[in-house]
Amino acid sequence: MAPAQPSVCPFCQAPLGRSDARFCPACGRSLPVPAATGPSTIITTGSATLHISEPGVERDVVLGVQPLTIGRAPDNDIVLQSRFVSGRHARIEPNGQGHRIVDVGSRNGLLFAGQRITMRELADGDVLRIGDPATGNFVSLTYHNTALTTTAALREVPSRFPLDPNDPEITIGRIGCDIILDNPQVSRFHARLDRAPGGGVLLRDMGSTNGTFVNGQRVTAPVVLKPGDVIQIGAFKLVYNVTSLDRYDQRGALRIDARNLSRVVSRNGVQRVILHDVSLSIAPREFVAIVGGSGTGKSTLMKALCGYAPADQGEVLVNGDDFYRNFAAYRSVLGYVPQDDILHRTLVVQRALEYAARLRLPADTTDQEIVARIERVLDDVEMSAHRDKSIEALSGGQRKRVSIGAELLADPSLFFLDEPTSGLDPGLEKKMMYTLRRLADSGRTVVLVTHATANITQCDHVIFMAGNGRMVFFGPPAAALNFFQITSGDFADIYTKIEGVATADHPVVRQDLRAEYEAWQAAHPQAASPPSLAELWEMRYRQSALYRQYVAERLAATPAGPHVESGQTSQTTQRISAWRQFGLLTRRYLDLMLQDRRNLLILLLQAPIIALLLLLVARSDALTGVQAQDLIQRGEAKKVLFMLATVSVWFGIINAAREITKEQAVYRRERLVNLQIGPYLFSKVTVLSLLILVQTIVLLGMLLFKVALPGETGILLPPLIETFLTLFLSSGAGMALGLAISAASATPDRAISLVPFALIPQILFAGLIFAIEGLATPLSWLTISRWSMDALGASLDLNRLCDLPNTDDQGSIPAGCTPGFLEIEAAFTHDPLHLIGRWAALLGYAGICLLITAWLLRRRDRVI
Ligand SMILES: Nc1ncnc2c1ncn2[C@@H]1O[C@H](COP(=O)(O)OP(=O)(O)OP(=O)(O)O)[C@@H](O)[C@H]1O
Repeated sequence: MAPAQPSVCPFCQAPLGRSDARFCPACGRSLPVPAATGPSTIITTGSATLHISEPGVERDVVLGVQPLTIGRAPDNDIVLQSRFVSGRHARIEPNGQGHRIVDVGSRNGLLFAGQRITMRELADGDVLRIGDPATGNFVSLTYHNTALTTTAALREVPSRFPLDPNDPEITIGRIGCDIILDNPQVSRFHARLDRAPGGGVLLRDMGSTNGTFVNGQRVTAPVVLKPGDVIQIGAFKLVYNVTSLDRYDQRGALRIDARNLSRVVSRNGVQRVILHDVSLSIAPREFVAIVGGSGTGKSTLMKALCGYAPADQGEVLVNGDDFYRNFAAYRSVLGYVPQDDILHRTLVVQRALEYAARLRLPADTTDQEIVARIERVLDDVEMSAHRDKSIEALSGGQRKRVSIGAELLADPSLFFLDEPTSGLDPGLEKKMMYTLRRLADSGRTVVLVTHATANITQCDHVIFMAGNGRMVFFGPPAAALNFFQITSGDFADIYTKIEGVATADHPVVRQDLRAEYEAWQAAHPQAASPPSLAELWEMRYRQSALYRQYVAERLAATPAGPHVESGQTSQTTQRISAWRQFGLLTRRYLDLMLQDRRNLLILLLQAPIIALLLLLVARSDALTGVQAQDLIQRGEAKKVLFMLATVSVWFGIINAAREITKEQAVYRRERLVNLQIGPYLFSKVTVLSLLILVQTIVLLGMLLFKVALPGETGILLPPLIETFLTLFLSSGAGMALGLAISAASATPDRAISLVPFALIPQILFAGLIFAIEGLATPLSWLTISRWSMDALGASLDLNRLCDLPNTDDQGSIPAGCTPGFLEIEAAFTHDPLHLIGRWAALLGYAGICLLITAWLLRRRDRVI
């Protein structure tokens, strides 16, 4: 007789309601097909064991037909030593050919797939954990029963959607569609299947955020499906079989196979191998640490595995699909936490996650869905209590958790982290590893780079890197101690054994690697230099049973499920409305600026303070000459205009010079997701323009308290408006120059150091301090202040000041003045074309600087 469908979902434990349910109503996953109807559950008799892994102790308990109690009290059948296990914690009881585990009212509960459960029908390979959230310690209970299939195999059973030829259309999406793909990366109405006019089925993408892919290619126009075509939407694959569409849910089921990965870089014409022929295989839901000394290629390997810096040679397969060629299709299931924080520190946690969610999730995600998603990820990273704190008020470990939370918003199935534990104290480091362990258990393949080895026992596998990107070990952490013959039990001792040059009398060669050393000598009789220890360990590992078991045999096994045979590299970036991004980024930037009150205050105080100082020294008739007493009248006017022009340029440059470089970690991460350069740059331009608008109004407004403008000199508009426009455009050009400086600088400090190089030419070539002649003339075209001075002088008609009396009250020429001083200057020609030309030059200057900034930002894409 076929066994009945379990009453709860084996994935999320939600009640199923119907005994014949094919999908879980809560998580939407397809349920295992009962034995009598599906080929995947084969019931035979076999022995069942529970592998118990407590800190420092590993053991197996044979499970028979008697129920067994688990707990800390000594009268339990299975006694666990850890303090966080309750006296009476759980019971494991036989159930047909298998077993079920029941929580009997424990304090810390039983975790399965990262979620607390009260009861579970066990499947072969199930891992349950009893954890202590306070310390990050946990006990693992792994159930093995050869009589049952694995949960992974069960998940390979697709759910089949019949395609009725009379059905005009079938909708696919997150909510309310015929085929529901319940995942945050899927748009509400993502894609549609129609009957093609000449027969067959037509697939259209409905403007989704993360895209629809057929055989690895993004759908940009309707595609007529061929039998066997694989449609990819987020972590789901739908295989078209003419009469049906088979849905494969790959969440929690993504496997990574890497074959012969190598990377060579060249610097100053010298080539250097930084990743050396690395092969490995990571199963779904595994938690893998890449460890090793500094510069041994840990980050290089991780970036090769996650596709952000692909290897030059070799291939990475995700569930059998060529990852590099199908990168665009898999991008949405990828989470990547770099070393630096990827959220702005001045925002509060909730707000920062809201912006991250709006940038990453489909545009049609509702506010309620975003709130629920944030709630969920804060819970996952245990940061719910800190949601209202500013990120800068959090500890290093808490900040890292929030960064992880931001990545979890899109529910990635592949999760990569670069040194998430760096800078954390040992207690926090352990808790972080526990959090990552839970994330892996809850359906993610997690790979992290770490220097810390104290807690790598929490991982399923550890990769040791040594030398120039050589993988010297891949396997369970406990086996590493044995492989490297470490008796102290301290993983850190492995480091000292794998780094250095291997000479015949090296203690490690003498004790551990004699055979490999001799084999190497025999293979390289002419070698001028000895091998590295890393090379010898690599040789030893490749010949070991561990390599066969954890690399060769795994790589030989074909991953289940449909494969995408993509012939072309698909690098299409995600299509997301540029306007929407611009709106979001502008709002966020404005928010950031308003939150950083101290900096905003300094920026806003610049204008009034400089204006006040100017008022102290400027003559009230400097621009009008009404009360002119001497021939240096125009000199006075030029001084005021020079100050206005250079101060405006200064405002623009200084406001912008740090704005890109200070958030480059956030920018880089968002760029890898879907950030577009245009909206990003224009969000900066928009908000900074508001700032310079205020500064220009304050500067000019305060100046007018004392210095009068001539009444009727304007060329096209009143002189006040023309002067304002010129100053605003000058500040705008300065801002664009500042953004270019920011994009070119590696750090905010370097950007500030570059500012004088931009400012001093503005002073030298403005035409006030020095006469602009010879080579200085073309150089002056490269400065903003020169165009600004010209425009101001033209608007205010400085040449008009020549008409003022050339003599003083007594009719004599004042000392130090020559009549030649008052010659007409072509730069101040009072003519509409002249003024418009200068404004166009300022606009053009800003445009060119912004193009350079965009180019510099694009160049940053290559460096990750
Ligand atoms: N794009 C690149 N161009 C040139 N050299 C590079 C590049 N990327 C990495 N390297 C070099 O390759 C080596 C390995 O770098 P990688 O960042 O992978 O090391 P790591 O083990 O992660 O080091 P750490 O622990 O110090 O972060 C280093 O010597 C590094 O300088």
